[in-house]
Amino acid sequence: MGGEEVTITGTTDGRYSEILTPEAIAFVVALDREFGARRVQILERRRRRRTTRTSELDFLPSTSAVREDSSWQVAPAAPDLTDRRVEITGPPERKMTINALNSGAKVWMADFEDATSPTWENVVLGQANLRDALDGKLDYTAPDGREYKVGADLPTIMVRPRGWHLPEAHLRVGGRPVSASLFDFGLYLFHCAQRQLDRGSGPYFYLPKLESHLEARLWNDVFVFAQEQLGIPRGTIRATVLIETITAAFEMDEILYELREHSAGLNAGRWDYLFSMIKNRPDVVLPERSQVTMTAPFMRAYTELLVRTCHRRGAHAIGGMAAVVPSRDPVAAKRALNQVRQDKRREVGDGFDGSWVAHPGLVATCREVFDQWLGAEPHQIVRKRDDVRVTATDLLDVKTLGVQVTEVALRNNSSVALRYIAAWLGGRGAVALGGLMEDAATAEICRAQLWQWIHAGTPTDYGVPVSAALVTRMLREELDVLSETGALDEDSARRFGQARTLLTVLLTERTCPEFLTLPAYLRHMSGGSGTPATTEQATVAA
Ligand SMILES: CC(=O)SCCNC(=O)CCNC(=O)[C@H](O)C(C)(C)COP(=O)(O)OP(=O)(O)OC[C@H]1O[C@@H](n2cnc3c(N)ncnc32)[C@H](O)[C@@H]1OP(=O)(O)O
Ligand SMILES: O=CC(=O)O
Ligand SMILES: [Mg+2]
Repeated sequence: MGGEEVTITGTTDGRYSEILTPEAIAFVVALDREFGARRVQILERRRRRRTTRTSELDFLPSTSAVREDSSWQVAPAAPDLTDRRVEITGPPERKMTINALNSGAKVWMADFEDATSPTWENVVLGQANLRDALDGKLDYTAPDGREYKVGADLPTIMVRPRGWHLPEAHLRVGGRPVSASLFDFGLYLFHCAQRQLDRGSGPYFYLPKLESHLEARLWNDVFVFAQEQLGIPRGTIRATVLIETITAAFEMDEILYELREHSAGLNAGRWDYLFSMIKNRPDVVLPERSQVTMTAPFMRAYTELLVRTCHRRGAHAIGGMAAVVPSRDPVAAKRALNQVRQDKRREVGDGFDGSWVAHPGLVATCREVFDQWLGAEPHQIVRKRDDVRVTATDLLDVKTLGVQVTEVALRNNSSVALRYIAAWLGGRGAVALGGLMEDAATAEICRAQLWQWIHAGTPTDYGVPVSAALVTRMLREELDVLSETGALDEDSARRFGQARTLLTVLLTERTCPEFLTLPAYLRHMSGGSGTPATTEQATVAA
């Protein structure tokens, strides 16, 4: 086992060599050797669990003792994770890293997940940017000559590695790709843990797309092992888990418990949560995404439970992303700011201790709202929200929403899914489309809704049910418009073609495919690890 050949199939020269040192690679490989098999078991367990009817989900009887025991708490927050009222997120692309660090937010989450297209360049040079930032060496000159430099006060940095489902195909052990989660986590920890400690901070993480407390246990074991290997005191690593799958919503206490010595609370990852609800509820058809707001009963139940659970355990509850981005048009910009203000007011009123923004232009609005409510207090964990009572039925109460699929909604979902996948294939993991921030989570919603409407034959407002043929026609029309207006050069035309093919496969499978990013990665980014015919095969290949 230990002697299996380690191969790197991506570029290793120049800046890449600063990150892909023999010692750093050995560390990632050690993590993968220690935990790779457990990751595979986790993925297998996810597959088995998908056969359970989601409408019958409940809190786990086997862990009731953890939920009922009111005596345990998570570790006290690290000093620079105590006040988290505004957190900005974004990919660790060089210019955006500088802009995020200068944004005035308390925390920057450097995102290798929803906001990053995992090209080899993005995942390795993203690590180089993080390291440069800590070394005070991060600067950038834009093609138009604008100069970028990081200011004096850095926000606290948290890093979101990719989820357990994704492989990193450019690093292989015995021919098998390593876990992308361990790759991103391992490289950051190896290069930046000591640098962060030296500046009085620490290695902090956001953990995405967990589906159960056993996945949190795996992360905790990874942390313990990694700290030992690097000679860092146990408990130095801190991690906020995103509650963004329906199964994890039933295990919030258990997730905090597993990670309690490393926990930095929970975050309401609302977009993936909605995606999870759509993909796991073939029995219920949801209306277009703009109508499923945070005040929908099942979304409200989930955020209320999240705040209550966190505060009961002494942990921070962090709010989600209002996906609007400010526009250059003053009227639209004002509307976007108002939407964000309303959203953040609801969150702070409900007890959240901080929240996310996707754009530097939204930092001030979020801060104002939290400043008004919190004043000089760094958080509101003292508000225990004992008034909240959330049952399994509340979490699953999706049926109260009426269904109305308009042609506009159908075209919008088709367009966003197509354009997002094409951008992702071109190396951009987040884009602004029609005034909204679109990333992997929001694009997953669009394509999962299309799948759901096709498979349910949902009626439209113009008389015909949604069908694969109808969506295929819309995708073709969308492409025709792009070509006729001269919007596509040769490269982007190729990517749009690939995006359309992939989307068509995703929409016509019998069960709703788990992720779009996995087959997209294996088909187009993994550098020759094969082209799975179906997304189910892609999941197995990972
Ligand atoms: C569901 C979830 O998981 S949410 C979390 C994951 N998603 C994200 O993090 C998305 C983050 N946001 C973004 O990537 C961007 O805001 C986008 C792609 C949506 C829009 O970016 P742009 O098209 O560049 O927007 P815009 O032109 O308004 O940007 C203005 C400036 O702000 C910068 N900027 C915009 N968003 C960010 C950000 N999140 N972090 C740092 N800088 C940013 C741009 O780089 C640009 O800089 P410049 O003026 O120096 O050139
Ligand atoms: O990661 C955040 C989400 O909303 O999804
Ligand atoms: Mg997410």
